[in-house]
This record gives sequence, structure tokens and C-alpha cells, in this order.
Amino acid sequence: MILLKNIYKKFKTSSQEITALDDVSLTINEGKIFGVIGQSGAGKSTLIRCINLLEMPDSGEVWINGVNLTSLPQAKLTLERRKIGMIFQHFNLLSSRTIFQNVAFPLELTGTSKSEIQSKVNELLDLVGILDKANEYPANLSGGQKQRVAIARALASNPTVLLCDEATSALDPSTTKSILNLLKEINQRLNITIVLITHEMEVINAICDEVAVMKNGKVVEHGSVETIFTNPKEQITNDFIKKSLDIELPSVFKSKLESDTTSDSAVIYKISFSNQPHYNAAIAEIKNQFEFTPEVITSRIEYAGSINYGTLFIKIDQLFNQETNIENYFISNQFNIEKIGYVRINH
Ligand SMILES: Nc1ncnc2c1ncn2[C@@H]1O[C@H](COP(=O)(O)OP(=O)(O)OP(=O)(O)O)[C@@H](O)[C@H]1O
Repeated sequence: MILLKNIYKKFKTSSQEITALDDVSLTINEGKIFGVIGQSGAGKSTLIRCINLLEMPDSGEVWINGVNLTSLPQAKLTLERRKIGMIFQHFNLLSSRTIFQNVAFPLELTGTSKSEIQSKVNELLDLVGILDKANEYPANLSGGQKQRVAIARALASNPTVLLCDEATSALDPSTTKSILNLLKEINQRLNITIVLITHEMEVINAICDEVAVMKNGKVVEHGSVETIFTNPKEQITNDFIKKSLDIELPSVFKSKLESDTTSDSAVIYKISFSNQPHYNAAIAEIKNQFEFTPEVITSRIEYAGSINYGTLFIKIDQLFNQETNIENYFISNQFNIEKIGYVRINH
């Protein structure tokens, strides 16, 4: 378990004093994947760096598995730090060492025997899926492969905690997905507690059990991902959720969008919902009640645990005179519905 108690951290520059962490307290339970989200400058990096004391808090305590790291003398702290692995946005690999030698590095520092290093590094490279790259240099690897090496290196000292500092921010969406899947697999197979920081709710949604939202150096809201997604209390949390779900009206409709209705117009609505039956059920019920089926132009549904979130655009031809009924149907069934504009049917 990781316990942060009343952590404060200020930075002084020549012109100002910045409060990066302002009385942050958090409990991160063993074996969980805990995400910290916030905008740039919110204090996420400072927070994660305070967990392994790469950054020393001005005051407050950091406890890991019952040990108060903030009270330890340097030599003992060095030993405790070995139980905390860390990976970074830009991988931080040693360019003059092969992949094997990069992963072996922390083991060499602790005086591990050559034969032990050989078997441990091979085991780790196999775990992260790049055993075949053992003799390559980092320059010859893709971003995703480099992050796999960094993960293997971070696991070399058998840590109980893995800190991930924007570990997927430099990766494309499909590589991000594969690295997040790998982190989830490691969490489950090795029971390692993972703390990750990100500015994307999709990352939280993909693998985290719990989330803390940071703003101006404070944790403004935290809880299980399901609870936060279902019932966000802060505007900033709402904004992150919305941003992660947002879809655009396809350009073919956008270019024809008008603000006023005409005799041959169809209305375009944007509809959003959470924790609801699939929108297909609503469309089927509308067809049943009003003998008219709205056209779904585009849609997106995501899940946070068992809670779904969806956004869709629909088009309703005004000729059938059903748009008010349909609007009311969505409103009374707890969907948010917003009229975006009109498109002419015959243009
Ligand atoms: N070494 C430093 N010296 C001075 N100011 C710093 C230092 N490190 C961080 N800060 C300041 O502390 C605040 C919090 O920074 P931090 O890097 O923790 O935020 P962040 O949420 O991780 O942002 P980002 O997503 O942009 O990395 C910012 O205002 C930043 O400018």
C-alpha cells in the first residue's frame, strides 16, 4: 500500500514561488492500477516523483508497504527505492548499450551474478515480448518496443510498485493500447501496484481501477473509475470525460449544416448518455411508439468498468413531424439531447 500524507512541494525560481503540491493525501491499495489525471502544470509529475523521492517533498510523509520513506537515511532509502520501478515518456534508455545490456544494468549495479543476469534478463525480455531484439540497440527499435525495454528494466529488481510518468504520451494510439495491455498483464501476473499519470481519460478508462484528478497542486476528486465516471463532481473531471468521448459530426454533414429550418430540412441532434441500455434499445422503442426510425449518422460507446458512455448524432426528417416526440422521448429517458442544426434533404 502507498500512503501519501499531507504532501507539500514548492519550487522557487528567480522570479516566483510555485506551489506544485498543496496538501496532497492519497491511499493507493496494493495490487491496484491507480491513475492520476490533470492538465499540464497540475502537479502530476511532481506527485509521482515524490512517491520514490526523486523529488523530496517540503513536508508530509510517503509510506510504502508500511515503511516511511521520508524518514529513512540515504543508504536505507536506496534499498527501499529498488522496490519501486519507474518508466518515463521518453523511455530513458542507454543508447550505447544493447537491449539486453539496458535491462541488465540495474542488476549489474546490485552485484548480481552473470548467470543470474542472463536468465533474469531473458525472462523479462520474453515477458514484454521482445526477446528477439536482445542484441539490437535502442536506435533500431520503435517507440513501443523501447517502452517495452524500459518496462523490462524497471521490473529487473522485482519491484512491488511501478510508477509510469506519461508512459504512453509519445506513442500512437494502437501502440498506446498494446503498452497499456502489457501494463495490465504485468499488474495481474506479478501483482505489482501501478501508479500512472496521464492527461487522457482514455488511458484511465482503459486500465485503471482508481483515479485521482489534480488541479493546481491539489487532488480535487478521487475514487473508483466507475464512481468518478458515473458521478463526476468537478467541472474539470467532466471536461476530461467529455473530451475522451467526443466525436465530430462527419464533414459531409458539417459542410451542409444550416441554422434555420426550411420546408425540406432534416434536424440533426447530438445525443449523449451514460449508464444506460445501448442506444439501439431507444431507437427500437422510438420506432415502436412513433412508427419512425431516426437515422444514426455516427456513434461512439466506451465503457468504464460496467458503466457505458455514448455519444451519437442522429438525423430526423421533419416531413414525418415526429421530432418533438422523439426529443421528448430522449429527454424523459435521461439522454442529453442537443439540436445541432438542419440539413436539406434534397441537396
Ligand atoms: N524543477 C522545477 N522548478 C520550478 N518549477 C517546477 C519544477 N518542476 C515543476 N515545476 C512547476 O510545478 C508545477 C507542477 O509541475 P508538474 O510538472 O508536476 O505538472 P504536471 O501536471 O506533471 O504537468 P505536465 O503534464 O505538463 O508534465 C508547474 O507549474 C511547473 O512549472
